This record gives sequence, C-alpha cells and structure tokens, in this order.
Amino acid sequence: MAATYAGQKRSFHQMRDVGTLPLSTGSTTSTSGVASPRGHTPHLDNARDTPDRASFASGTTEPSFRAASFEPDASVVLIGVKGVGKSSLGVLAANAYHRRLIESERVFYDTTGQTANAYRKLHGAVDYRKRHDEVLEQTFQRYGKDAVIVLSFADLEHEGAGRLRRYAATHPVIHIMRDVKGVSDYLKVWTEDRVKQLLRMSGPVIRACSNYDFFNRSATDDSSTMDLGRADEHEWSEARSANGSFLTLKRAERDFLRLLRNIIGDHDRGPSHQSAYPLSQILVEQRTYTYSVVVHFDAVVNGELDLEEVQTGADAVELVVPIDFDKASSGAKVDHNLVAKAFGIVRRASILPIILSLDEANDSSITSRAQQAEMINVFLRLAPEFCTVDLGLGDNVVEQVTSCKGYTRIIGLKHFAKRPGHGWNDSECVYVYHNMQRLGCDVAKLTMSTTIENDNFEVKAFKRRIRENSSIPRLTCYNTGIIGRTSLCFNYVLTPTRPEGPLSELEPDTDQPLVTAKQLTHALFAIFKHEPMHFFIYGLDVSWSLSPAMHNAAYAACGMAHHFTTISSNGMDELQSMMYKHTFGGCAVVQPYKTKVVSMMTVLSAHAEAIGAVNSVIPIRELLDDTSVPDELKIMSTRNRSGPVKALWGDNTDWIGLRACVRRGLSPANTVRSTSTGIVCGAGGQARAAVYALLSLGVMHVFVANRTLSTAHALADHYNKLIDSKVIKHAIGNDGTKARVRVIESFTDSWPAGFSLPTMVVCTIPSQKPDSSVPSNFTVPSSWLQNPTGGVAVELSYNPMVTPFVLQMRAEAKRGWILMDGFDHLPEQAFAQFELFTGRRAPRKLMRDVVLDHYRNQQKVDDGGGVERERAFAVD
Ligand SMILES: O=C1C[C@@](O)(C(=O)O)C[C@@H](O)[C@@H]1O
Repeated sequence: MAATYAGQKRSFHQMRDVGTLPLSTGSTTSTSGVASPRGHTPHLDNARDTPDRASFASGTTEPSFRAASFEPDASVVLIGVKGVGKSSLGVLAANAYHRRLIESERVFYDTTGQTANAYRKLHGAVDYRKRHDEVLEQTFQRYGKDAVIVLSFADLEHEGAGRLRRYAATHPVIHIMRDVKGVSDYLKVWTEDRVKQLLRMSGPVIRACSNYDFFNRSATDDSSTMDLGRADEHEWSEARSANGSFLTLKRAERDFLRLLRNIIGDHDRGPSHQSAYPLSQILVEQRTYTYSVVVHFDAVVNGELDLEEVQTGADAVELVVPIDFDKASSGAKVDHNLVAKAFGIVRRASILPIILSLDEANDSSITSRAQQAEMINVFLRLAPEFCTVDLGLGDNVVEQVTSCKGYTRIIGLKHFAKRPGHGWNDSECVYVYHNMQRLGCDVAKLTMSTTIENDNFEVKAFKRRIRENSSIPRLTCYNTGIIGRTSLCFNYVLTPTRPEGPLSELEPDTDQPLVTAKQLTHALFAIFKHEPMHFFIYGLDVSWSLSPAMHNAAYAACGMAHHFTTISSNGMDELQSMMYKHTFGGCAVVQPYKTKVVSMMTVLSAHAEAIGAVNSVIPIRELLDDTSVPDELKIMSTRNRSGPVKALWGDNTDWIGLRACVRRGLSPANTVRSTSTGIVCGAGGQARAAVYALLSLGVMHVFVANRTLSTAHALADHYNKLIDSKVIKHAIGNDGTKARVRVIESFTDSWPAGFSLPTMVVCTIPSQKPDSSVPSNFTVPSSWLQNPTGGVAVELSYNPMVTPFVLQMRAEAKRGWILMDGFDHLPEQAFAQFELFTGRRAPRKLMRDVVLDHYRNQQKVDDGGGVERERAFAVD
C-alpha cells in the first residue's frame, strides 16, 4: 500500500492549506521582512530571529546571518512549493551521497495509514495539525543523519515553519525554486499568474526557515539547451525528444551536486560524482596568474552574453550584482529569486568557481551597509565557491560572515578609493591585510585608486613583504584605473578581467576591469614571465590527429604564444631528443608508444603508473633541494617556462576523458551502485585506461571482452593485482568488498549469470585494423544491451567517427542508451592535457567546436544526427 502511495502525486488543490493560501501580493510584510501569515499561510513562531533590516539600518543591531555549520553527516532538507522538482533533486542527492531518501508525505502516510487530506477529513483540522506536528518532529529526530529529507510546503503550517527553522541551525535546509513556467507546466491546472503569486508569496516564508537557495532551471528556461549549434529546427527537436529530458536532468544533477559540495563537501559522495581533471584538484587561489572574468548581473539575466565564450582564458567567473535595487536593469527590483536565477544561469554555463560580489560595494553609507549585508546573506544562501565581502561592512559583520560561510571562501575586500599617504608603503595596508587574516578571510583583496605610475612597482614590493610572512589569506592586490592596469599583469590571484570585445570609453576612475584575460596572458609573454613553448603529438603516424588544431586554437584564444605540431616517426629516438629541448612544453604520445614511453619517464603520476601507459608528458625544470620532483601544485605553477629539462613527468589523460564521457552520459537512474557492471571491449592500451576509468568511478564489476583471450586475461590480472594490493583508490568498497575485473571469453557468450546487465559499455577496438584500412566491423551482442534503463556507451575511435558500434548504439537511443563517441572523448582528454601543459583551464567550448567543425567539413553531409547531439554539457 505504501508503495503505491510513494509514487502518487497529489494535485495542488489537494494540498488544502496551501491551496487556500492568500495569493495576492498584497500579503503584508512584517518588520522582519517575512510575509505575515493570513488564513492558513505557514507562519513563523519566532519572527524575531530573522534579520531586522530596519534596526541595522539605524545602526543599532547587526544583521544576523543564517547558520551554516553542520556535522558532515547531518541530513539535508529540501523544501519548496509543489512543482519545483524537489523530489527529483532529492533522489539525485540521495543517490550521489548514498543517503536515505525520506519524503515527509510518505512518512505521514506510513505512520498514520492515511494521507494528510484523508486524515484531516476524518479527524478534523485540530487533530490533524497535532498529528502532523508530531510526525514532522519524529521525522527530524529519526532521520537526523545520513538522509535527504524532502518536505512539502504544507509541512510549514502551524508549528512546522518554526520547527524547520530550529532544525536549520544544525542541518542544511535548501529552498528549491524554479521559474514560473516550469512550475505551471508541471502543475498544469494553474495559470502562470497564479503560480507567480504563489512563488512570490511563499519565497519569504520558506527563506525564513531555510539556509540555502537552489534555482532549479527547467528545460523551457534553459537557454544552454538551445545552444547546440544545430543546423535546423527539425534536427533540434528530434535530438531533443531523444535525450532532452535526460540532459535537463543531468544538468540539474550537476548543478545541484555542485551546491551540495559547497554545503556538505564531497568527501562522502560516490566516486562517480567526483572530478578527475588535474586543476580541479587544486584550489584556484593556490595557483598563480589566475583570472576571473567579471560578468554583470543585468547582462546575465538579459541574456546579453555568450557565457561559455566569455570564460575563455579565465579561471573563475565573478558575477557582480547591483546593490541599488531600484536602479537595476529595466527598472526591475532585484529580488532573491532573480539573484538566484542569475547565479543558476552562470552555474549552468560554467564548471569554473563562481565569485559573487556586490556592485557599488564601496559605498559605506549606513543604509547601503544594511542592504549590502542583506545581499551577502542572499549570496551565502547560494553557496558559491567565493563571496566578496567589503571590509567597510565592519569587522563584526565580516566575522559573522566568515563564521557561517560553510565551504564558501570569503574574499575580504578593501578598496582605497583615496590613496593612503604612503601608498602601498603605508602601514594601513599591512594592518588591513592582518585584519582580514584575523577575521578569517580566505583571500585578501586590496585595491588602490592611483594616478602614480610608481605605485605599480610598490604594489609588487608590498606583496613580497606580505608573502614573506604569511600565505593565508592569499593576497590579491593591484591598482585600479587606467594607470593601474600595469599592476594587473603582476597580480597572482584571481585578477579581474572583462570579457573580450571593444571597450568603448576608458574612464580614468573606473574600478571595473579594463583588460581581458587574453591581454593579461599576452602581457605575461611580453614581459618574459611566460615563454613560447613547443608542444607536439608523437606517434607512428599522427598526420590525421586533430590534437594540433584543438591545442593551437586554444593557445591563440587564450593569448599564449605556444605552438603544437605533429611528429610521425617509426622509432622513439626523436622523441627522446625532443623532450629535452629547452623549449619543450609537453607532448601527447600515441600508439604504438604509449607503453614504451613509460621507461623514459623520471616519474609517473599515480594514474599513469596504475594504467601502465603514458599519453601525456610534461617537462620539470625545477627540482627540490634534495633533487626530488616537486608536488603537483608546484609542477602546475611552473609551466610555460623554457630552460634545461631536469626530469620528465608521465601522465595519462585518456582515462580522465573516458571517465568524463561516462559521467556525462550516465543517467541518474544508472548512477554507480555496488551492483553496477561495466564492460570494456578490447584489451589494448586504451582498454587499460578504460578499465581504470571504470574502477575510479567505483564500478565493482568490470568485464573485459577481447578476441585474443590471453591479452584480456593479462589485463584483468594486472588490475586485480593492483586492487588486491590496494593501489587503486575506490576499488575497495566501504564494506571492504574488492572490485574485480573479469574476462568474458567470447563475444557470443550470454551475459554472465549473477551479474546485472551492464550500464556502461566502452569500445576501445580500433575502427581500422592497424595494417590495413579494413574496418573492424565490431558491434556488441544485443543481449548485453537489455538493461531496462539503458546506459552509456563510449566509442573511443574518431577516425572514422561513425563506426558500426556507433550506429548500433544510436539505434539503441530510444531504449535509454546515451552514446559518447570519439569526438566526445578526444576533447575531454585534451582538456586535461591542456591543463597539464599550460597550468590553465582549457577553453572547452572552443576546443569542442574545433573538433565539430572539422567533422562537419570532412563529412559535408549529414550523418544522421549523431554529431548534432548535445555536446555543450560539461562535467568537471
Ligand atoms: O589517443 C589519443 C588521441 C590522440 O592521439 C589524437 O590526437 O588523436 C591524442 C592523445 O592525447 C590521445 O591519447
């Protein structure tokens, strides 16, 4: 009985109390800024706990920021009105974190044997309230740990809101929002106006008892789903119906998990939800010469920017939100929902960390300070990676912010609009830095408006003085305005830049960024901080490789004076000498040398060592005093410099690309579980990377099938030994069970008994036999593809791209199989390679476009829609 109820959705009208809520915007607002209850509106039992804007404005009370300090296993609560997608997000979160999913409606039913409505009818409203309240409290107590609890808006009635607010002091409570159209499409029976009113009215009520906001973007509201470079509407709608809803869900999953990572971390998240790109393992503020691209709120909400394009060459995106509510774009009042939406738009378009900052943050008038504090609270509710806080808000406020920041890193900001008497030598500058340190800021940002050229040198000396004694907070400091531009070139941490495009007028006093990331990178080459390097791809015959096109386009777009060439050779002598050249930047190694090159390396990454193959080599020019190789942070920050090569670092990015393809294509229904299975077809070099990728995703049952059985067994033995000796992270489950790699003896065998059908199929069989141009003609037995929720299929070959396996899997799309082909894998592994080669994030969209353009030019004909499927979706 309970099971039937679990899937059953009540109509909105059935939610009696919510259905009778006053929907007029005329609902009064209390002094606490919370909509006051009328009728059955959920009310707050202690409205005095909410920030009192009015009293802060008069300087008597400080604002109170929402709590955000939780035990790592504290249950996460999702709350929102009907139709915002909280149940789906609950499932995604519970799957990713291996937590229990608890739905309050279901708990009520299981406890009382009746739905809320039935209970109310039978026992009357008074009794119902009492019972509902008891059940809610029990739910909170019983499932306080390791659960994802989904509440309905009706749970906030009477005592519910107060209870939830108290719970929020020790548990993350996330307010799920959605655009009006998305909600009304879901509810069907309500007009958009009515939904709009409901959202407007419910917002303050829910916000008052929650501490985070998530704007769940719907397909209808998601412009990125349209950005597919599709040739015509027909193709677009076809592809959309095939996997449109899959993509919407995947995007929501990625964005929501990103939020959760910034709230509860990702240490206990399943490995299939973790990143493997080299730079994602390093905090952006730890790296050198990093740039943030500054985008303005108005431009984002009005859709004026190509958000993917503006990120080229950037390491973070800074979203600047106006504080002056009434003067915001098109006269509209900037409200919480809109800020959340703008943040959601940027989040969807970027894998980069997001910085939320206030515009006009330097206005320190009392009223504005109150508004600023309120907006900072709004920012923190979105759990961005960074939030900028002006020190002008007062030490108390900054301290409060740093104490409730969760995983958000706080950038303390001090702008000297008036140059202190001694410029950067003024004792005030040192004082400000130490004050930010004392207040718990993660990054200290000091900027100065100046017209004195020499200040650009003084700022460097100031930085050096600080760095001699302290490394935390990381210091970002530069001069603003026209003269100050020079100092931007020397700044290490998150230098603000503007998107590419003409700058109409240079305003001498402007604090807005005046340079682009490309200009700053150019400058690094111009002042010999960075030097032009030679990169190449090396193999027996690499004339066909698209790597040079991808990498060269990326260098040009980022302003790097590097170049990438091909070297085809039937031996490895040339490679040996090329890798020790003074201008050697790095190389991609291709068959037949991926395993042979291992012996030429001084040191291997743990991954390359486990795989036993190298596809990427980078030079190391600085060794530690004891002549050992430095750590990865140091290696990454010493790219782009020529000189004698002291050591070679061998890495493998094939597995990263493959892993990204599996993550992109695996639907939430098939999220990796202890019973999940994957199959790798082939047993060569790429198969080694594929098995490693699956193991790294936490797949406990990996199968290998290959025509030459002995090679398949050798591959399986290789990994089983590594698993037994605990070398591979994630290959041993929490309960101690070890992953196993098993061989399927023949492609005609039925799927091994006792194992679930595979949800991951990787084809590593070359599309052409090495010694001839005869196509391999490989397909998978269809009996292996019968998993009812489909799965993800990855084809590694891209020359040609349309292989028999690709055609086979395209035909399976209607049964839930998502295909990732060679043109998905090639750029993914190259993004990781670009990071290793240059120490900078790859311009992903551009590199994908290069591959896609090449394919279009080569084909000249439509291949049946395959190439037009979604490629913009990115995971990190
Ligand atoms: O296998 C491949 C494909 C590639 O060789 C290419 O450009 O085609 C590039 C390599 O980095 C990668 O390991």
